[in-house]
Amino acid sequence: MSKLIITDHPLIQHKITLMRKTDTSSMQFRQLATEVATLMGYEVTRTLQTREIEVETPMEKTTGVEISGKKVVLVPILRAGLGMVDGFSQLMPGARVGHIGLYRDPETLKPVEYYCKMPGELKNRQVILLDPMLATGGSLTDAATLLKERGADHIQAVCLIGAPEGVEAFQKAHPDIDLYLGHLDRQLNDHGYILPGLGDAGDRLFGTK
Ligand SMILES: O=P(O)(O)OC[C@H]1O[C@H](OP(=O)(O)OP(=O)(O)O)[C@H](O)[C@@H]1O
Ligand SMILES: O=c1cc[nH]c(=O)[nH]1
Ligand SMILES: [Mg+2]
Repeated sequence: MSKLIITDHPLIQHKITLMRKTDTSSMQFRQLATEVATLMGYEVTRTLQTREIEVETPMEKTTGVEISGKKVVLVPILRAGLGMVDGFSQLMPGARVGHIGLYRDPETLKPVEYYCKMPGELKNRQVILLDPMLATGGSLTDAATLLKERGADHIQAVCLIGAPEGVEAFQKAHPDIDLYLGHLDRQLNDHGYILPGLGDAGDRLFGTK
């Protein structure tokens, strides 16, 4: 069974609370999304493989550690996932970025795919799937399926806020993928929005309605 990791660091809780506020501007919201993503990235990358290397300091030779193993591919789900890319890229500037375009049909709440561009082969890469909101779970679940169809065999999923309904649906569909949340919220409303949530993350990031 996949792990559910709630990254409830005080700074993450504080910044998510600011993101929830109705009077937080798009500019502040974008900045906060980047900061929370960076902090979550610290936890998500904890499992990266390392190896020992010889280094020479001005004082003497010693043994250091460097990241080894799988190359990282960041995959934001458009649009809102874009708000998490800068935070992760700051930690891993060399990571490639693939994009999956999905929007949720407002009537059926089912995700509709409109774009997909991946940086080559996904097999044997560490793929980090990014979307701030996990509501019904349909979008994250379909995106992970699409990545697997394209060869991805090591995936982590990262969302700022999740609803219990979405967590359950995602873990049922992808029991092999660890899921990282900044906060687990209470429930969905009748329109599939997270409560208390923060509204529509894409609209808040980009100033649309
Ligand atoms: O778990 P789900 O029920 O699938 O809902 C979550 C999805 O809804 C939002 O995207 P949205 O459809 O609003 O697209 P946008 O990012 O372009 O605003 C959000 O960013 C997720 O991708
Ligand atoms: O609460 C929600 C649910 C889906 N998508 C969002 O952006 N917010
Ligand atoms: Mg949206």
